[in-house]
Amino acid sequence: MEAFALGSNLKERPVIHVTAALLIHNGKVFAAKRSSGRHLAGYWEFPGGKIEANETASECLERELAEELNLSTEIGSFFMKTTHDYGDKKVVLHVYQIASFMGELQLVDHDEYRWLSLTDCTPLKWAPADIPIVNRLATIL
Ligand SMILES: Nc1nc2c([nH]c(=O)n2[C@@H]2O[C@H](COP(=O)(O)OP(=O)(O)OP(=O)(O)O)[C@@H](O)[C@H]2O)c(=O)[nH]1
Repeated sequence: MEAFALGSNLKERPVIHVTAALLIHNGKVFAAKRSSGRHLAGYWEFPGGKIEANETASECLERELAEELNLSTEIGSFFMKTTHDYGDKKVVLHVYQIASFMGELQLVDHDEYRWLSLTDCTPLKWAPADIPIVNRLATIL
């Protein structure tokens, strides 16, 4: 038992750097529900994705929002960084506000999306890494 505990403490877990976007329109923030078959299926999150090699966080977000939502965006200011240990991997979320966006929104990777007021955020089942972000939304909504 002790040996197992020691072994699992020593196990290396990948650290994944991921971007997440705060798209705000008319005082509401955009969130989407992760589709089935993916990590955290059914949980709500902010759109974004893994930062690829030789890509900045802003470049990643611009690419992901075009791929996932069909939107052209201008990335705004850095909002916060959060880290969550999911057990099999650690996710570091780099969160940015979106300065402007255009295009006809289309869902590619998600099951559902909503524009949320602060009170709409409370009952949703958020990806655990996103909870500190939701808790700080009052500073910008
Ligand atoms: N995009 C995004 N990912 C998040 C958030 N919160 C959070 O824990 N994650 C986790 O970050 C990881 C990477 O996200 P992702 O799956 O969207 O990235 P991706 O599209 O580049 O990769 P994929 O093609 O392998 O799915 C997943 O394990 C996801 O569950 C969030 O707010 N937005």
